[in-house]
Amino acid sequence: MSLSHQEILEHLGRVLESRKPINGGDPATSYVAKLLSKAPDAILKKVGEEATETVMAAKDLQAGRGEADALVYEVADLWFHSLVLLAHFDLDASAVLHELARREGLSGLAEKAARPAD
Ligand SMILES: N=c1c2ncn([C@@H]3O[C@H](COP(=O)(O)OP(=O)(O)OP(=O)(O)O)[C@@H](O)[C@H]3O)c2ncn1[C@@H]1O[C@H](COP(=O)(O)O)[C@@H](O)[C@H]1O
Repeated sequence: MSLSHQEILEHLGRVLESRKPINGGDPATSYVAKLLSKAPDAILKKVGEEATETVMAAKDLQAGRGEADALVYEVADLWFHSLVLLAHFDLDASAVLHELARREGLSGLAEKAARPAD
């Protein structure tokens, strides 16, 4: 049985929660627990690295040197580490999905034009 996209995010969110030091996550056996034990700096470093690797994969694809799969792989790494960051701050994917839903139909150009002047 395959999981829906929402179920995948919810399941991963529960796993990330279980890896927190307060919930007994063990850095010796869990990559996520290791990151969370050194949060937020270790997580921020990974988010930065994965963002850079995403840019490089996209540029490779644009230049005809890379595969679409490589870009998907890097974006998955970026999303994953962003979810670990959210978990550290007691947030999860649903908060981001709510924000995207709030923006639904609101043009980025219109939103920017409506911002108060500096
Ligand atoms: N989705 C992921 C996931 N995506 C990427 N990664 C890890 O993120 C790391 C990415 O690092 P890089 O690609 O930069 O590789 P690296 O240079 O070897 O990494 P570093 O040594 O620099 O940290 C790798 O260790 C990947 O295995 C993930 N690790 C875990 N998950 C999920 O989190 C769950 C819990 O994981 P554990 O806490 O390890 O049990 C797993 O069951 C998965 O569902």
